Amino acid sequence: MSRQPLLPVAEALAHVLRGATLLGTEAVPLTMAAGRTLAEPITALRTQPSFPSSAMDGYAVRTADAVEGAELRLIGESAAGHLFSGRLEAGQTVRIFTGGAVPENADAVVAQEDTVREGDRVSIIINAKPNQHIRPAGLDFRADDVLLEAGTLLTARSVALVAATGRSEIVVARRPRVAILATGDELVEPGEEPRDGQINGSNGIMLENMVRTAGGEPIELGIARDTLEAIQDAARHARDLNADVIVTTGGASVGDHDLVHKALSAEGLKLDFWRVALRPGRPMMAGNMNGIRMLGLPGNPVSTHVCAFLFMVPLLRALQGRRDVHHQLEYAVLGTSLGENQGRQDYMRGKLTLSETGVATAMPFGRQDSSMLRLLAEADCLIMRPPEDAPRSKGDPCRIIRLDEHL
Ligand SMILES: Nc1nc2c(c(=O)[nH]1)N[C@H]1C(S)=C(S)[C@@H](COP(=O)(O)OP(=O)(O)OC[C@H]3O[C@@H](n4cnc5c(N)ncnc54)[C@H](O)[C@@H]3O)O[C@H]1N2
Ligand code: MOO
Repeated sequence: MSRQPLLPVAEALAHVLRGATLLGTEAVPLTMAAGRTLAEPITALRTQPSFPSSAMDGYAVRTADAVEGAELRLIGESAAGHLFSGRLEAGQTVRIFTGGAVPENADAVVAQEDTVREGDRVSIIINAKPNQHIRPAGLDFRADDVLLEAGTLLTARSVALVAATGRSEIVVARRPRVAILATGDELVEPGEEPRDGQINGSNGIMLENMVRTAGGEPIELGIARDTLEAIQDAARHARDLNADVIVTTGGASVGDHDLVHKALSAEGLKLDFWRVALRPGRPMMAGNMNGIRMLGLPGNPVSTHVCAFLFMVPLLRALQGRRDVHHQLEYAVLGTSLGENQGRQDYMRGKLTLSETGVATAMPFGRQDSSMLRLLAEADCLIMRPPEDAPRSKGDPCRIIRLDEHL
């Protein structure tokens, strides 16, 4: 490999994200919306609750009447979905259930545990306080409130909020179409029997799952052999299938069989960068192939994951108009001492533990070989060390990125 200076990670990411904005929108039913990105703000169409309602099963009262020892006369019932149409006069009470509208003139609800009932007589055991157990109109939201902003990642919780506004559909970002190509003569599909020198490919599967988790639509291009024709065929296939992004894995380095750059250049690839000051993942490349964004990831499985996590996931978020495109860096303390870092930004795989006082300790795994999928699967964080970082002691602060439970 030539000794050219490597591109800093932040600059490489800026290249990858340049011009990456919302690709398009589509309406989806609410039942399918979690994990998608909201494409337009959600404004409350009405006030919720639209009427003061009870938070308890009990009795609606006027606080002036509902003092300890008082006996009130029951004049009706208000249940969720069934209004009591009258109004409360002195000495009266209305049976009320959770969610029922508070009748006119009532200003408190007494929980039924704090009463004794005999026929239509209700005795109060404890003084009622004004407004107790009453949810005022607009407690949750008011008409015209902006409840969710465009670019929000939808969760089951936020979709429920949308449902509460009265909508049955929601406009979300269209899924970026991501063609995934594994390259290598040594690869056979999962489930196939590897012969001498062969292995079961795993990067393609990993990338497909990562694409889906990040809101994209994976397009499986399968495995290309280490020939220019095979890789070029796959690139043409990606174009025919209207891919927005093509992600390759393997063939990114300097070996005689590392052909991705050459093959895709013949299909119009213009490279933005090749080789990043990153460990693992130095041979990473990115560019544009006639309008299709291209990420060329190294083949070592951990390098593939770290590069996809650091570059592909933010890119897919940006292409869905997400407000939060970047991974969040958090602080933890180191669980072990570490020697000086070399010239690349390091992303060490490790485990987080929480002390009894809530301090997060990050323990890097003892081996950081970029072929080790087992440790990658076990990791729950990446411990980030900038280039040339000084030696660190156990207990020193460090920066980490949590690995999302689905990534
Ligand atoms: N002389 C140099 N050699 C290497 C350098 C270098 O700078 N100079 N860089 C090393 C680094 S760092 C990495 S990472 C690898 C990346 O190389 P490639 O992208 O060309 O990857 P391959 O050679 O195709 O494969 C590497 C390794 O990964 C396995 N692999 C590939 N694809 C898959 C897949 N789909 N599923 C599972 N495993 C896969 C492959 O069998 C190899 O073992 O280059 C270093 N070499
Ligand atoms: O940096 Mo390579 O990506 O060591 O595995």
